Amino acid sequence: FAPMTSVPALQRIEGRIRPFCSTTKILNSNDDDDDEDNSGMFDETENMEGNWMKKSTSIDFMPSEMQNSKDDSTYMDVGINGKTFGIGGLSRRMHEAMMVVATKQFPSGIPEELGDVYLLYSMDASAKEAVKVAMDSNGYALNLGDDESMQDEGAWGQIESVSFVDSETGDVIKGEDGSTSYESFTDAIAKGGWEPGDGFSFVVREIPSRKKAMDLEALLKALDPDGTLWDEAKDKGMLLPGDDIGSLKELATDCEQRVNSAPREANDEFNVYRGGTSMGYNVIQRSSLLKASRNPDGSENQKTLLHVMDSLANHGCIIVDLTDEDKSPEVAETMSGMWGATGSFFKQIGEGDAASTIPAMGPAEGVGSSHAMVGYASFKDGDNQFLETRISRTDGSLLPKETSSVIGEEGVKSMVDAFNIMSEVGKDIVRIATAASSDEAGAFVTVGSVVSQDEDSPSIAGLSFEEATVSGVMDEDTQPSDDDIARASILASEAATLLTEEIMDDGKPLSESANIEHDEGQVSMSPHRICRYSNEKGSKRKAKPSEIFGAHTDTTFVTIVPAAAVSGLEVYDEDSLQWYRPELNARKHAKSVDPKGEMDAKFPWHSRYLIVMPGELLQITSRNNIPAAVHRVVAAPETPRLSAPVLLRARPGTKMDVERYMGSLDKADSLLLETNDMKMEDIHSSLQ
Ligand SMILES: O=C(O)CCC(=O)C(=O)O
Ligand SMILES: [Fe+2]
Repeated sequence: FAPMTSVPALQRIEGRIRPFCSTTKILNSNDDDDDEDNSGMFDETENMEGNWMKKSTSIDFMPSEMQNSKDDSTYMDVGINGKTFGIGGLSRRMHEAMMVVATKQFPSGIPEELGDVYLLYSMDASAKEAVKVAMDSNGYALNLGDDESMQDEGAWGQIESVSFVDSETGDVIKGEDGSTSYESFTDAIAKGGWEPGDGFSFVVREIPSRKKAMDLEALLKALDPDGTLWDEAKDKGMLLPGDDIGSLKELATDCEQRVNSAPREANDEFNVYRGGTSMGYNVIQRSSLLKASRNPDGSENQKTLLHVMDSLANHGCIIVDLTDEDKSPEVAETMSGMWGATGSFFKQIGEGDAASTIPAMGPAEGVGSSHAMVGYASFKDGDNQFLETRISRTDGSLLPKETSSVIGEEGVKSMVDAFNIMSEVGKDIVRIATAASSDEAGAFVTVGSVVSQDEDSPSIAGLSFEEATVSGVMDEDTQPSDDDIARASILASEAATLLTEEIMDDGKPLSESANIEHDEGQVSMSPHRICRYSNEKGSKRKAKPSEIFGAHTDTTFVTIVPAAAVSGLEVYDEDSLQWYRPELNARKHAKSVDPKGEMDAKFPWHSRYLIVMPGELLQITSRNNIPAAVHRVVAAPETPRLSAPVLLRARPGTKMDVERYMGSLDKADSLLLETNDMKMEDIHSSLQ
């Protein structure tokens, strides 16, 4: 997936630029309306004082090979002010250079009739240079193609409105014939008496142009030529384009910057971004995430891997259909039971019966860690209500134990079952994403790892790998074979599986067979949180949807949010740089698979879907391929939303062991190296 991973990196860099230079439209040139996108440092209106640039309106000579082109070719009109561009000085230097060459060519004197031609060349060439610079700083380039004649003077655009200016003041000066404006460079020379060194302004139309691939560093340089903004940003400890996220501290900064640069305003569900057409916005089937769906050799399935990576790296989440398009509805029935329990809980809270039964949010009994909280809490005058639950590792029961007196034993069972369903999905996704990233980094590649058993093998037949190395048949520089690479993919998946089993906390005791240090305590670090979000208090907010749980990233491997009946979870789409509501895509998918709502009798449509968002720990194990999702909850007045996220965190007392879970230290980035051998709870704490 190499091309894909370079995209989010670029997008994320753009996100990081925003906080300190948000004034220019040019940085938003990802906006879909391309026609509007020719502004930037230049004005769009034509006048002779400023510089301007816009798309040409009347093109009737477009070469046929360009007419159907799907690239970014276009035609531009540009106005250049001779004062800002120092055109006078440039034309003098150009003329002098031409004279040096001409003198060599005509030792006995330059023919008189060529004099004006050299003048025209130097005027035209300096104008062309100025236009190149102007276009370049607006993200465009001259598009003269391979046709040499297009390079000729006068052929790269239609010159008009040439006037002489004082290079110091920019004031228009009359030519020798008293005119203030000429139709062409030829006229300016012949009638106006232009000479090299004289400043001039001009308009040139219909310049063949093409949009350059965005080079953010070049843009930044254009916007911040002396580097003041850059230095200021550095002083503030900001991450800048080109900076690696090389430490836990920088990871925290990266997340904070991305959180801060996402807009605070909210749209209703009709106006919010609906996602694009790329694979990563599609719902994935539960079964394709299972280890059983890997390739026969045990490497990850390429199609699943691309889907997972596109979703997580570029769009902030992946939407999972638990039923495989209704082929296995039982799981959705369990989820439906959990939704029933959640509804029942908040109904009783609302009626005032339950609040006194359930302990207030506090550290779970018998656990030292202040991270392991359980209990009920209410914020914002009750607009935000939470019950934090956790699984007891000793007996698999749900904490706080008083929950059963509100939702009953059945209700509790459905919550525990739902937790298990969700955490298994979360583990599969972490396996795939981590394996894909290790594999891409080549972290398990060992040259010569697979020695052919084939008697006929010509190169190293009869030698073991060690013998081959010792005898110099192979050396370090040898390229890995296809077999070496295939083996690495299998190992990457195996190691990532181990990671999900050992250092992710699924609420169960660590397997006996895991031969690692651990001190996991009696309570799961991964909470199952049931929530009610409303927008009823605070009369000012009433008119429209607004943030009720502000933008943040989670210190988790993944956060799993079961799609709710009422939409409201928003993830910040790193690709389009807009808020995006995955619950709407889940709803659309449900409509397409079950248009008549025939399954509704068994379970509500939304209990089929999970939304899985990457957290900060996955950003680490994916080697920064996957940024932790910036997300928030938006609530509309009068439509409370119930929610039941699971936050999958790390098992206490276990250690990050890069070689065990992610392969060679030689291939590890500096963030991975920093975390290597750290206790998972220390990594967690340092990200708070
Ligand atoms: O409830 C939700 O939809 C999301 C909650 C969330 O982001 C969190 O609890 O960290
Ligand atoms: Fe969250």
